Amino acid sequence: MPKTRNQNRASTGQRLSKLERVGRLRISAIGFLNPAPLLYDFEHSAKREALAERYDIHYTLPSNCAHELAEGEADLGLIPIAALATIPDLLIVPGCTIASLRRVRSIQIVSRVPLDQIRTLAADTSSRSSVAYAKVLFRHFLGTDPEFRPHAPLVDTMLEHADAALLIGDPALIASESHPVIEMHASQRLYWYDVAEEWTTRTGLPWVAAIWALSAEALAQTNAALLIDDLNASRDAGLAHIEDLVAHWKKRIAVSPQIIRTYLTENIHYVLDERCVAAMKHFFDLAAATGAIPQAPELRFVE
Ligand SMILES: C=C(O[C@@H]1C=C(C(=O)O)C=C[C@H]1O)C(=O)O
Repeated sequence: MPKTRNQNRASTGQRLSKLERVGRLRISAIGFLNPAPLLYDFEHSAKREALAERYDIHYTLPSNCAHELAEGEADLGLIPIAALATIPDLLIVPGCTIASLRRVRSIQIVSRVPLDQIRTLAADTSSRSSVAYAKVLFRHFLGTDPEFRPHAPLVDTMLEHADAALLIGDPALIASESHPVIEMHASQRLYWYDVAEEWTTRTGLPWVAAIWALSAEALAQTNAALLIDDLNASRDAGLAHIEDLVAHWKKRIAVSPQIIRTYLTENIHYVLDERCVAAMKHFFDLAAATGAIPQAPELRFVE
């Protein structure tokens, strides 16, 4: 039986000493549903045991993946692309991404007022990329500048403390299927905006949220070709076994199997192709120009 993520988290929670992990790359991966296909071989396939000899993987929130990579607590991170602007000298592993070509479902601005009237926004503290995309949306495309207030992803309390809430990942996916109950708690009809769709319709470009990245020092301890192959093969295996992932995740997240299936096959795009790289560059230019990130990072890839 493959271990569940929670069991995985518990076992890797007993952190390995430096000596024990020589030769094993410490991976910080996102624990939401959306990266599940990328991580398929690490959790579900016959390759799991072999990969466990090379990688020590654990799951956390996107902001913490970036934090762990920045602090040297992880060697390889599935990190929000916005973190490339603040963590120096990272190399992107080619091939895999968490992106969307139109509607992503799981990045939502839920608002009491129309988008261009938002003055205060409670922003999920687990996000780095979507917070920056939202700032670009307001400052560049709408010409507004709402105050962003960091907040835990609790939509009801977020809407008590601000005009709008920015939710990401599983809480956003669940919220997107629970409009009536959230609107009942808010005592009004709400406005729902899909941040990826707001970006893709305005730019004609993919919306790119996360990539695999590591430092040159970490790369020096590994075999680059094998790393690229392991991550891309895992993505391919995941996309070839979507029904396994639907069966696994339907017990773990309060949305229907059909939504999980559509989310993994239509809403999220997993291939870091040339259009995604062009989209990242455009996002970084706009994000730097609007002060959403300190500066546009140079994009460097593992070769
Ligand atoms: C599609 C998503 O993309 C995520 C959003 C991120 C962010 O806002 O920083 C980072 C990683 C991705 O997992 C999602 O979580 O819903």
